[in-house]
Amino acid sequence: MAFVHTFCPPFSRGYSFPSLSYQRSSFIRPVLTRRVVVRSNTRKSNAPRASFDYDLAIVGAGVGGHGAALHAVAKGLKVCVFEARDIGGTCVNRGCVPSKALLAAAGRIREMKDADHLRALGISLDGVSYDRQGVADHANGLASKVKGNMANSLTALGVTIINSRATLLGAQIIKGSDGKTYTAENIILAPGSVPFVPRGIEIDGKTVFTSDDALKMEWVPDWVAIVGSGYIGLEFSDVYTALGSNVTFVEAMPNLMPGFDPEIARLAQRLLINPRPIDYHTNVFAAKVTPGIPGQRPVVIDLIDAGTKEQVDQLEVDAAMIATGRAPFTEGLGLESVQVETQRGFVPVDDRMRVLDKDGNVIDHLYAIGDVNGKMMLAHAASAQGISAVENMVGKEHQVDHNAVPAACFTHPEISMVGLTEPQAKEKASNEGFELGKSVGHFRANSKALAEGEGDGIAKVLFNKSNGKILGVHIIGLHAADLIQECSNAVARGTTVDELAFCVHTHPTLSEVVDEAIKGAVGMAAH
Ligand SMILES: Cc1cc2nc3c(=O)[nH]c(=O)nc-3n(C[C@H](O)[C@H](O)[C@H](O)COP(=O)(O)OP(=O)(O)OC[C@H]3O[C@@H](n4cnc5c(N)ncnc54)[C@H](O)[C@@H]3O)c2cc1C
Ligand SMILES: NC(=O)c1ccc[n+]([C@@H]2O[C@H](COP(=O)([O-])OP(=O)(O)OC[C@H]3O[C@@H](n4cnc5c(N)ncnc54)[C@H](O)[C@@H]3O)[C@@H](O)[C@H]2O)c1
Repeated sequence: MAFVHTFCPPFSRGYSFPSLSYQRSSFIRPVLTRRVVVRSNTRKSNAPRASFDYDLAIVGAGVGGHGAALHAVAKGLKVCVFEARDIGGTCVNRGCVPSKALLAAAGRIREMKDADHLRALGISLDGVSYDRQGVADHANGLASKVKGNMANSLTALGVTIINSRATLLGAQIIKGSDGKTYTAENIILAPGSVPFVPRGIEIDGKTVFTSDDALKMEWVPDWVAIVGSGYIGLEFSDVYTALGSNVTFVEAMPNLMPGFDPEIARLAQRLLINPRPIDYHTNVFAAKVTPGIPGQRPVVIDLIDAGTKEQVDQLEVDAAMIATGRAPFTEGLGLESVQVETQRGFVPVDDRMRVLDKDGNVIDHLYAIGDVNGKMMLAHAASAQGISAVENMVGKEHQVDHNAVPAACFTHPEISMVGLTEPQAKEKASNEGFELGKSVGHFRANSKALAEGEGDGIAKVLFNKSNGKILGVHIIGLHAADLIQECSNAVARGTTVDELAFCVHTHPTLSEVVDEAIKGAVGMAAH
């Protein structure tokens, strides 16, 4: 198997990065040439204004830093962004964007290989093949295109991009790896995260790899072990099995997909694991993983029991993908210069994204957003936190309601969620003394889903029976990632199930699955 990777991304215009749709409106704003003076909420009103190079310096041009930069420009700030590697950060270059491109190709291959499904629609195909390099080029080309568009959007708005690694010298001063010193009235740290690789696992980037290398899709192993059945593991199992691999999951917790609502995880097991060439070992750690040589020597994985820590098995596979979470990236950031001590590696912040020092005090003018603060490792959360930090620094107190931030896993079918899981909602109901309501809508009863031949899945709404407020929604089924948005908005606004039930849904659409669940809840709400 050759590890050759030809990279020739097309570059074209068009900007379709979903979590940044808010900022798109900024493109039509005139570029600011004037430096607008704003009052920081931490500045004493009669204190003389010091002179800074920038109103705001942002460390890291990932989705978080980019979102903050565009919002700061809209607020009239003079902004610079330090980026040591690629504009767009993890999401665009090594995360959401290329993985969704792979999933898009994988989804089509899976559907076209499913003869029964096609026959039900009156279609037959002679056979399906794919070109691995073509699929890889689609993912890498898209990443490159979105990266270019993001850089253009920054420069078009007058944001200075400094291609340099930034180190804090204080809360308002940065040293770049270019040897220069920069001052800014406020600084946002948005340095993101990197794959977390447990001790004992040796990464060679070819037979034992993380998502960073898997996304390049340089080969499709016949048998790949995926260590970790969280978001990354699950999405890649969808890609690999569609492309023809056999998958073995290795999961430390007693069940697969432990981060999901348990009922949804059980359904996901029925839809995404059992019918596919996937087996699994749960309650075990991959304690030691030794790389192999394709065609000559297998990758060897020692499994130890999560409880006893005794070795229980040894696997020999063609490849191992390590998807065991991500670690905040704070190397060389200079946190010691502002007396910040990380907590489990994360930069501590308050609800307004202000960095806290080792004694828990707010450090004026210094903010941290995105994966590095560990509040929610999602692209749209990073961007929302960046916008929130800017609001706070211009004197408008703001907090992100993380409970209303939706999440989705882009498997086929998709899984999405917002708010509490059922066990969490039960605990809240018992602590606060209210009765929990639960109502379910079914894809099998939805005309659009049936027309598509995709009747698997449910939408589950958890709500407070005494006031009708929604506590959590969990969906598994076709286009679940899009369907969750209505529920997220409802959680954010405190909309009750009765109010939502009066919202009219287009027929026939998948959104009626959520409507069915909401209407079912109305009869149960006692108010
Ligand atoms: C395979 C995969 C798939 C994913 N899919 C999704 C998805 O579908 N949806 C979703 O919401 N999330 C997804 N995520 C998570 C998402 O990518 C992250 O939550 C998001 O990228 C975090 O953004 P950020 O701005 O905090 O950090 P990052 O995107 O990591 O950006 C940080 C940037 O800072 C730069 N930097 C770091 N230190 C310095 C320094 N000292 N000086 C200068 N620059 C510095 C880095 O080079 C980097 O470019 C996925 C992640 C992975 C790995
Ligand atoms: N669609 C999306 O929004 C999306 C997609 C991919 C990644 N992400 C983000 O990226 C982050 C990282 O994703 P991830 O899937 O790596 O992490 P995760 O935290 O979702 O899952 C990691 C899994 O690995 C298991 N694990 C940890 N150490 C292990 C070991 N030694 N042996 C066996 N199992 C072990 C954990 O029990 C857990 O189930 C997530 O926080 C997620 O928010 C989001």
